[in-house]
Amino acid sequence: MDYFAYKDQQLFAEDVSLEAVARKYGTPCYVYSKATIERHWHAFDRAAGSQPHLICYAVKANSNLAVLNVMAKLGSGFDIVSGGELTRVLKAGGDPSKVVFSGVGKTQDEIALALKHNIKCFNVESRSELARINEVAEQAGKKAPISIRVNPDVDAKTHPYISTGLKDNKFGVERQQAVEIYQYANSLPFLNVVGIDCHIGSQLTDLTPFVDALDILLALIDELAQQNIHIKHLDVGGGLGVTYNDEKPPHPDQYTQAIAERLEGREDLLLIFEPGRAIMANAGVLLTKVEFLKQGAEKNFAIVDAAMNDLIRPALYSAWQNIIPLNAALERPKAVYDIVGPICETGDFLGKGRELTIAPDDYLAVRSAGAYGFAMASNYNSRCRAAEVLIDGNNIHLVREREKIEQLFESEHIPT
Ligand SMILES: Cc1ncc(COP(=O)(O)O)c(C=O)c1O
Ligand SMILES: N[C@@H](CCCC[NH3+])C(=O)O
Repeated sequence: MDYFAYKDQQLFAEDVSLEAVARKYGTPCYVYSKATIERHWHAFDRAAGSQPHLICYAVKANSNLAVLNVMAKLGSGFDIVSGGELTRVLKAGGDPSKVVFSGVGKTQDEIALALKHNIKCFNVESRSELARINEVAEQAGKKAPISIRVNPDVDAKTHPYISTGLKDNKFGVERQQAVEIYQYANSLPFLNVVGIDCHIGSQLTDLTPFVDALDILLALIDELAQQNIHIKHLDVGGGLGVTYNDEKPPHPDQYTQAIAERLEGREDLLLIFEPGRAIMANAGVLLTKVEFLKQGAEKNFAIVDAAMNDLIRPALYSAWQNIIPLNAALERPKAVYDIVGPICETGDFLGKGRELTIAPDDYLAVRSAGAYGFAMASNYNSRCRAAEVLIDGNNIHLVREREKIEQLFESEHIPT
């Protein structure tokens, strides 16, 4: 099946009734397709061809243990941003020697934990972080493998909240300072300079910014070689966009090939990718039930049992995600609805102005919800986080139980 091809109602490669899943496990409920995750992962892996490469799945997109275990079984690496994510990767059977650790604020404890497990590389974002890693490595009696995240000042042309490669973003070190910072890293006794990396933003739908950033990094690799600093791996980050509505991002094949081709003559350079969304977004849906239909003065509302605490992307980025009824065959009156949740915020919507034929108790699927869905969920309004289900062929696995109300306050204390 083609990467973006989905038949109208067939959300996944597996032939399952999502309505049956909703009935069995209740709603709201996230559902992921193992076959789709695998297909997307292989699309990256295949296209890199003979260039030595490592796919480090960005755990932040979806960190469910069962999802991480699917990646681990594929032989994937992982891009993590916290000690919590590292612990999840280990628990899911991931190989720490394929883990890269990104993020601007790594704590001493997180660095120590990563060193203890001998991760592949720290993607370092500042001079002061270099000093901190050097110190913690000395205490651990180890040499820490590091790469510097370079901010290439390239416009990723995506939502400003998820653009990370511009001068005024907090990420990485400036291109102009990079050589000097590498020299500093090279001078520290408990660091081992092994790589270079960048990540310019998320949900990119055009190849140009990726290639522009890559060219900047390649030139820097050559400049560093003249300073006798030899880079063994190039980590191009993640960021490849997906189709939520009518976006036409490059296919992972095209994207990966375009990058791999530019490395001609550098066959010794290990190429690292950190895709998150491109693997997970369209491998998951959020199932929800219509509680009430309500006619306002100006609008019709479909009040559903999922809310912004379950899926915050529409509220946070005005993101558009397709919403489809699961029982579309039934006769229903057609109307235009805002699909809203029960939370006490006007920003609590999953979709606006959607023409749907629905009735109370119908199930809806919010599509493209496998990435940055559950991973960004909260307990706002003291709502319990949703269940998660993984479909594997004919098998339907509950991979996270719906939270129980008691769990929401089990670590709180009333002073006596
Ligand atoms: C350092 C880093 N790597 C990888 C990713 C994954 O990005 P995406 O989900 O857009 O592929 C992110 C998030 O944008 C990130 O910050
Ligand atoms: N959470 C964002 C992506 C953030 C990427 C993290 N660097 C989204 O849903 O689109």
